[in-house]
Amino acid sequence: MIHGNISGLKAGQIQALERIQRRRIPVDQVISVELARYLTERAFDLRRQVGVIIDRQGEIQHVIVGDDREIVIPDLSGYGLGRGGLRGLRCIHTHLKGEPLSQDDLTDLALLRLDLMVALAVGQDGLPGRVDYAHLLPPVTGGETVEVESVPSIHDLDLDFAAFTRALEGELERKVDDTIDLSDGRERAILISVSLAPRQETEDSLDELAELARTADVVVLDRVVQRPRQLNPKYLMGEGKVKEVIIRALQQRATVLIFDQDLSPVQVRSISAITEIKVIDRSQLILDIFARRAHTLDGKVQVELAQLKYIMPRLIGRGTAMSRLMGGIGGRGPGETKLEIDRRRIRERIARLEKQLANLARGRLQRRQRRIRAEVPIISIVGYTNAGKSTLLNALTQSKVFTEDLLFATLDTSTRRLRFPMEREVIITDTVGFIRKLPKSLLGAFKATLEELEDADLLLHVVDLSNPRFEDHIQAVERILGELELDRIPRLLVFNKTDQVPPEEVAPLCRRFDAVPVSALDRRTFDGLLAELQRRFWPDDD
Ligand SMILES: Nc1nc2c(ncn2[C@@H]2O[C@H](COP(=O)(O)OP(=O)(O)OP(=O)(O)O)[C@@H](O)[C@H]2O)c(=O)[nH]1
Ligand SMILES: [Mg+2]
Repeated sequence: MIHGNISGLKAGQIQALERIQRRRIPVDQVISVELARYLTERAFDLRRQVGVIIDRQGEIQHVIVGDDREIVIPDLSGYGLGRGGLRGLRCIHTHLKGEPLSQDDLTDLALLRLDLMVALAVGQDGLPGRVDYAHLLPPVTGGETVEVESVPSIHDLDLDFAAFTRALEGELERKVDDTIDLSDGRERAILISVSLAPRQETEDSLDELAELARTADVVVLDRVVQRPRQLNPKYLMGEGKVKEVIIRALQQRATVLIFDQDLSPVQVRSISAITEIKVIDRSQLILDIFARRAHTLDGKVQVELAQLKYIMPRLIGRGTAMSRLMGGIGGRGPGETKLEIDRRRIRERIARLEKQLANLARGRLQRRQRRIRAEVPIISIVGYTNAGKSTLLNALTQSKVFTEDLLFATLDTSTRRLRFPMEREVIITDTVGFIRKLPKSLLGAFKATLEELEDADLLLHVVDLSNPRFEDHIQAVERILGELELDRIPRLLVFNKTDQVPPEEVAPLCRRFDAVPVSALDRRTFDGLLAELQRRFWPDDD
């Protein structure tokens, strides 16, 4: 097939182009003198650039016709990248005015990870003139990423191509092996923040994104912070910058770009059109973590619903772009379910899940009514993710709720009884962790689970006091409670992980915030908390 601009060409001219596809280049040559000459003659005849994409076996994979200034290379993502991160394809094209390799040529070389980018100057007579060529270099910090060379004529191009690609590939692979382990099956990410917010805020948010990535079992290779004067509706950052970031990501052999800002469906699609590296945003990462951690049927249904609703508008159509959005991280369904990838099927699945969710909600309602009828006070533990909510619930009730030093260990509320002296008891429930920018779509999906909070007589707001950003966390939780209209319920602030805080700082902080200190790891620290609960619920008991 011939790609590009063939409008206005005569049948004979098209046939002449089609004949290019039957040519074959010896594996040790960049291009044969005959083919070079054939290409420049065609370009001279058409007054348009003509190009070919050749594989390592010397077969012509694509013939491309451009205008007098450029050709547009077709999608090559189907070819995949070899061990050294090269595509195994080279691009050879004509430059009508003998101009040197353009910036776009060099960007294409790096973005597409070609073996070589070659420009053949078209002489006055249509014969090939000077040859400019460029190849990638192993990444060095701050250095050039491509090397450009030039020979006066095609006859001077005595590069042993097979040996050249072997050497280059070996060098690229060695360079990467020093720093990352390619046999490690985990995803490798570049974290990207494009923000107009103050620097510290951006950095904090990126720290949290890195933490989320770790929780999702992703290796973070690098971070990129962009502070543009204005946000680009198509790429979030500028087009040149996004290409630069992708080129660097390719060099570092990243498999996923994770944006700290939520990307619009348009942005996901435009960036995905430049590279086959997967593009996801913070919400998708959180959804991914939720998907791995949902344990109950209720939780699984809600997460899958939220994922499908999030991904649906970002789907491009059938084919590669879709599998790029759906594969691996960001496209992991809860439990064993692989997310379905057909729009119509997604819609059907959403309808089915919503129905299922409604049924589950009825069961939940009955449980709640039974609990309320029992007239036992209900305490709900809320707090930022990783604050130690589940650990505290376990320690208070000596039960075993899944805890882990990862974000979002708990996705489902779990309920336990806590006995006090004098035959008193309360029901105490654990909830999903809150987070600063909890995606809107998720808040909705999790409302059902958080509905139980409405029945609580007291919210235990657990805070990780050892986290330097604990005040932000308190605020974030308060804000979400406000959004859920739960701020009318009495609250008790519990400062946890006090074992990690200098002892002399704990008491002043507790006074300032009117909080009770605990270390969920140490039951001996619970006296103050238990006394406060007793005082609130049964002030008349001794
Ligand atoms: N040093 C210390 N670590 C604690 C304390 N309480 C909890 N942790 C640790 O903090 C981590 C998170 O605890 P979890 O109980 O899973 O936190 P969570 O708030 O339930 O987290 P999510 O359910 O993910 O929102 C675990 O590694 C706990 O062992 C504490 O008092 N001191
Ligand atoms: Mg938990």
